Amino acid sequence: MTLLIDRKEDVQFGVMENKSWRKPVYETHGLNLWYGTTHALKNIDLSINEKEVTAIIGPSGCGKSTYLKTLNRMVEMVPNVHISGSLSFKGENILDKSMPVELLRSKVGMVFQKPNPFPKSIFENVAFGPKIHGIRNKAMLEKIVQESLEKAALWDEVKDRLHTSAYGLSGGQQQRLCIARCLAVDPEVILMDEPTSALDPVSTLKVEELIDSIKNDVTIAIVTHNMQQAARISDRTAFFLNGDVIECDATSKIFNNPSDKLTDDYINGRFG
Ligand SMILES: Nc1ncnc2c1ncn2[C@@H]1O[C@H](COP(=O)(O)OP(=O)(O)OP(=O)(O)O)[C@@H](O)[C@H]1O
Repeated sequence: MTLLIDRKEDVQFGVMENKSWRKPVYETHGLNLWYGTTHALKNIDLSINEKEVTAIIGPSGCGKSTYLKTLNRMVEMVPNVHISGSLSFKGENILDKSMPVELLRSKVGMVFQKPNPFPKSIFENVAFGPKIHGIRNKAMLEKIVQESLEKAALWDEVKDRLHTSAYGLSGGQQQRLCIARCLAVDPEVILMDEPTSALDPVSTLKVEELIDSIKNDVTIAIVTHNMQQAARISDRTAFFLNGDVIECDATSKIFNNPSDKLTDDYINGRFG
């Protein structure tokens, strides 16, 4: 953990591998989380930087999803969760219960492993968030829906069936619809929890291309079990093990020359 803190200072102040890091959107210091007596996150220090893709990797049960769900406070929905430490979003401590969780979630979208469109039409899925935010003008909603579907590279496939059920789409199309639904409310961050693990290789590629096309506009944190995916799409990678962050660095460094032997062993398939 000392190693991480030392290197984290490098991240905040300087340049690694000739790349200047962007400013942190999330800053996590000494974050601990327990589910009852299970200590799932152990003294985590980690930043998620603006308009970068941060991949979170590690073996099953190491706390990846828990960390992601802490970033939008979804983890609080689990009974008997206890959290300590600090976690700030754009400088504000989001663990402070006086911070309205709805405000946070309006800025932070989430995409899950299994696509979860609403039982509504394609159009209504994407228009749902903007309507909640008070947009009622039909032309405005149509514009937002089209732009969001275009950004999600789905428009051409669905423009002639916008008012049919989202359940009629393939799994890969449903996942891109869920990303379009996030984009429709202009989020600052999208959290993705293994978004392609239920998809075939072609759909996976489309979602990866989509991530690449939006990453200049939105900060992305993505949990993935797929090492190649992390290497392909992320700027930085954090390696979690047993609730701890072993190492977080430029993705090229993590995959070519990691500082910690545990990282090396994991990415080379020697455990996990
Ligand atoms: N709702 C819960 N109640 C109790 N314990 C939980 C709960 N969710 C997760 N845990 C425990 O917390 C630890 C971290 O789980 P988490 O789901 O964050 O790991 P993960 O790295 O995302 O795993 P996977 O890759 O298998 O999804 C595990 O020991 C898990 O059993």
